[in-house]
Amino acid sequence: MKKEKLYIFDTTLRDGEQTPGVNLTVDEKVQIAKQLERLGVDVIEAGFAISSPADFEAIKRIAKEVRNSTVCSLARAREEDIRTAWEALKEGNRVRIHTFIATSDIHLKYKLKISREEALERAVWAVKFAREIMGEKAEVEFSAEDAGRTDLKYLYEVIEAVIEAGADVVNIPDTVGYAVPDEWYEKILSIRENVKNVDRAIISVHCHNDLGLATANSLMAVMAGARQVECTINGLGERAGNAALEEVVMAVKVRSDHFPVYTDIDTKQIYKTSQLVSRLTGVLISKTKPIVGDNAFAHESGIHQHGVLACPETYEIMKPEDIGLKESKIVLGKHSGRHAFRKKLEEMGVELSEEQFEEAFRKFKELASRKKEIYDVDIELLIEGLEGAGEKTYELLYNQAVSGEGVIPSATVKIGTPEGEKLGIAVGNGPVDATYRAIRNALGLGEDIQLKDFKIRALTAGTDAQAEVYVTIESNGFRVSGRGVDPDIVRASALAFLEALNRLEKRKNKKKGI
Ligand SMILES: CC(=O)SCCNC(=O)CCNC(=O)[C@H](O)C(C)(C)COP(=O)(O)OP(=O)(O)OC[C@H]1O[C@@H](n2cnc3c(N)ncnc32)[C@H](O)[C@@H]1OP(=O)(O)O
Ligand SMILES: CC(C)C(=O)C(=O)O
Ligand SMILES: [Mg+2]
Repeated sequence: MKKEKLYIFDTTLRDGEQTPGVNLTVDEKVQIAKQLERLGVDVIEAGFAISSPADFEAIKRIAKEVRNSTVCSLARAREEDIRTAWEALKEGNRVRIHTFIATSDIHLKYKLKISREEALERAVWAVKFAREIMGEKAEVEFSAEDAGRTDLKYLYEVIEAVIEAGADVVNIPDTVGYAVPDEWYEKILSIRENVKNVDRAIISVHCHNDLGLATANSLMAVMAGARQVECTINGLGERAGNAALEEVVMAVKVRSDHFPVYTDIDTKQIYKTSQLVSRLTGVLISKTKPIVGDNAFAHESGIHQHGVLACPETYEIMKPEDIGLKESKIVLGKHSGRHAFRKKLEEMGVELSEEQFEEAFRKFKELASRKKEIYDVDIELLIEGLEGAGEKTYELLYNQAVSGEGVIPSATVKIGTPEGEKLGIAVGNGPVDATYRAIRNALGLGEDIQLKDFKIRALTAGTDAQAEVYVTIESNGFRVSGRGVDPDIVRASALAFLEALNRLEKRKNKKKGI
C-alpha cells in the first residue's frame, strides 16, 4: 500500500491554552514551540495574534525562532485580525494564517446573527484578504467552525468557495465534540465526493473530546481521506480538550498495517514533550492516559507480568522506547505472582533459598492485600523479617542545613561508622541536595552509587507534619531502598539515604560471605 503523508497540526499553544486554568508566558510558549519543532510537527498554531499582546509577542518570537515547522496564527474573518496575524508572522520562515467563521445555523442565528449567505461571503473575503496581504509565500487555512453541526449541502458550498478563493487547507472542526466515528467518516468522505475542487486543498479535521471520541473521529477522518489532523499534546483544549497528538500519531504508527498514511513525527520525543507541557501548563496527566500516562507501560497482574517478562509483546503493542521512555514497569501489588516477585528480588540483589522465597512470597501477598502501594522498602523489611536486620554500618549523629533567599544552600553531617565518626560538608541545589552531597563526602562514596528514586510525602496534615522519604539507590547490580521519617524534611531525607546505604553494605557483605 502506497502511503500518503498525514500532516500533524499542533494547537497546544492555541486551543490547548484555552484549557480552563492554563496561561503560558511568552517564554514558556517559545520553549514548548521549540520542543514541538524537535518532535517534528508540521504546523505549530502558536496563538491567536489579536487576542492579547502576549499572544502577539509569542507568535512573533516563535515565527522568528522556529525554522522547521510552519508557524500559524488564528484570525477571525475580520480585517484587523488578519492584519494583526500577518504582522506577528511576517518574519517567519514558513507561516500560515488560519481564518475561520462559524457555519452552523445555531452559531449563525444566536452568536453571529448573520445569514448563511453573509457567512459564506465573509469566509471568501477572509481567505482572499489573507492571500492578498501575505502573497504566495504563506499558506491560508480556513475553518468552518461547528462544521460538525452544519447543514451538509451548505458546508459543501462553503468549502468549494474558500478553495476557489485560495485556501490551501480546509479544516472541518467538530467544535463541540458531537460527532460519532462512523458518521464523521461518512461526512468527510461525502465532502471529498461532493466538493468539485476538493483535490486542490488539504482536508483537515479538528475534533473535540466531549464524548471521548476525538481520537477515534480524527482517525476515521483519515480513513476517509483527511490528510491533516489538528491535535494537542496530552489532549489539552477547550472543555474536554482536543484529540491528543500522541494518540493519533501512535495509532498511525502502531497500526501502520491499517492506516494508509505516515507522519514525520519523531515519536521518541513524545514523552519528553508531554512532560514539558504538563509541567508548564500545570495540567497533570491521568495515570491511565493512553501513551503518556504513568500506567501506559506498567504491569501489575501476575499473568501479565509473567508474559511481559518472557516476551514484552505479549502485553505491549508498542515499545516504551518508541515514545522515549527507557523501560516498562513491573509494579508489585496484590495481583502479582511469583515470576514478578522473583524478578524484583533479583533486581535488588537478594538471594534466597527456595524455602525462604516461598515464605517471602506468602508474606508479600499478605502485605499486598492490606496495602495500596508496595514500595521497595516494604520488600526490604519483609526480607529483613526473614533474615534479620543485621548491624547498622552507618548512623546519623548530626546534621545541619542552611538555605534561603540569597544564600548558597549548604550542609554539614556527622556520621558514625565502624572506623569512627566522619564529617562531611557540601553545597548543593537545595538543603536536601547539599545534605546528600555532604553524606557522600563524609563516606567517600563514588559515582557507582546512583540515586534512582526519591519520594517525599507528608504523613499528617499541617506544617508540623511528619515527612516520610523513600529513597532507592543502585550500585554494581544491587538496588536497595531506605525510608526516613522525621518532622524535618532534610533529616528524614538523610535518614532514608543512610538506611539504603546500610542495606547496601549488608547485601554486599552477604554476597562476599561475610
Ligand atoms: C472555536 C474556537 O476555539 S474559536 C477561538 C476561541 N478563542 C478565543 O476566543 C480566545 C481569544 N479571544 C479573545 O481574546 C477575545 O474573544 C477577542 C479579543 C478575540 C475578542 O474580544 P471582544 O472583542 O471583547 O469580543 P467577544 O469575545 O466578547 O465576542 C466575540 C466577537 O467576535 C465575533 N466573532 C466570533 N467569531 C468570529 C469570526 N470567526 N469572524 C468574525 N467575527 C467573529 C462575535 O460576533 C463577537 O463580535 P461583536 O463583539 O461584534 O459582538
Ligand atoms: C478555531 C476552530 C478550528 C476551533 O478551535 C474549533 O472549531 O474547535
Ligand atoms: Mg477547537
